[in-house]
Amino acid sequence: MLVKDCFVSAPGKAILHGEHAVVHGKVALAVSLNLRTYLQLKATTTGKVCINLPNIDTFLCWSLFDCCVLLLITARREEVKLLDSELVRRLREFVGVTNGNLDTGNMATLAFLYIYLSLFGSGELPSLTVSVWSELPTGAGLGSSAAYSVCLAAALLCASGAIHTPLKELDHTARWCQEELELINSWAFQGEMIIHGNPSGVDNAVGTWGGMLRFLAGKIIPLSKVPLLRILLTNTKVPRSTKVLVARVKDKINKFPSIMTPVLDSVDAISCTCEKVLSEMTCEPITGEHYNILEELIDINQHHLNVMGVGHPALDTLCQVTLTRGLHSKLTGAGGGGCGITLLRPGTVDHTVQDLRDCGFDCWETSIGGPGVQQHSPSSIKKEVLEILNQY
Ligand SMILES: Nc1ncnc2c1ncn2[C@@H]1O[C@H](COP(=O)(O)OP(=O)(O)OP(=O)(O)O)[C@@H](O)[C@H]1O
Ligand SMILES: C[C@@](O)(CCO)CC(=O)[O-]
Ligand SMILES: [Mg+2]
Repeated sequence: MLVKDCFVSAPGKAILHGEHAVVHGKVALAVSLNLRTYLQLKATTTGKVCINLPNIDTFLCWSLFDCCVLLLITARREEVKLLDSELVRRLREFVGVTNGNLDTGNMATLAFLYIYLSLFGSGELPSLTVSVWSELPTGAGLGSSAAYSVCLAAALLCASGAIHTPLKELDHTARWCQEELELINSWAFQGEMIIHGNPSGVDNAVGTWGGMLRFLAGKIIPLSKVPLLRILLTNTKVPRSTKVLVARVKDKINKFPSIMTPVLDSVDAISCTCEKVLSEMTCEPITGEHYNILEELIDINQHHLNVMGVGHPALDTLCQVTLTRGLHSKLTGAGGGGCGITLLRPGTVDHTVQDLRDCGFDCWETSIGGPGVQQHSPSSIKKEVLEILNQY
């Protein structure tokens, strides 16, 4: 079976408010970033399926014959709400994961093989190579796992013929229709389940649709009218795993339900208040008071996240350093290290970036609200990204 080659990309995300609480049915507000993950799928005639994941130093190939053994127990799955636990168990054995402690490469490999085998399960397995390169830091709170899963889902669904390849001749980029985006999103969620354990689905929703979203219990509402916010992203470079942190918060809620439930409710109210203020900022003149409220919400939420047990001394440093310049920060994503966001007021002359770099952090101002998953013509991909992907 020969499949069509394709290039796709999906954005990372920043959560303004609602990380962790969203896993427990509360509102989250999230935005896409201008940092993306790119995937190239190439049809081959080697009788192998290969992945090249240079960001995480993982380069693997399997013969289609070996993969077929796994297929004996796998039927093509149309139902994608739950993971096929038997397939996951077999894949863990196949990949050589014996304990529950999944490392970076194993999780990415399992997510790929799971989607590949599920989508091609009932037919002939195609010989292909998938190469992925991301501008996002891996495992730092900016949705790298979701951007990876969204790219895998889009490219493999296209290759399987389950969705069409939207790019027409002379197009640079193209997107899918709503129904196809929903299918991409649901398969990306499967990838997230493998990588995260218990994802809310907010990260893959942003990777799929882009823009700013309100997310509540699987329901995705795009926010079309949002003010132009300037956000500084800081990577403390402290490694952490979303899966571990999500499990930690769950344990805490189980241990102290009456203490933790009001915290989650308060985060929910913060997201709703933030949404209201953002909406006001689009229909009335923006004042200092709008920014005062947004900053207070950031501070309160950062305290709540510390209460949930997902803070880190490096994130405390980020908050203190920015506060000495009058700016307010909170962690974003799963916390425990990784990245934080700082709200910049318009016209701020920023010495903060140097202060943060002096702490050993990476720091960059980002533009938010970029497009969701896209198919690309090779000429629309940045030269440096194309050079990396073309090595494989
Ligand atoms: N470019 C990539 N190539 C291959 N695998 C990747 C890539 N980016 C992310 N991953 C997979 O995702 C995992 C990191 O996911 P994790 O959810 O812990 O962090 P994150 O998604 O960056 O942060 P958050 O979920 O808090 O936004 C990696 O261990 C790896 O398995
Ligand atoms: C921590 C979390 O809320 C956000 C990770 O970006 C997990 C999730 O929603 O799946
Ligand atoms: Mg993730």
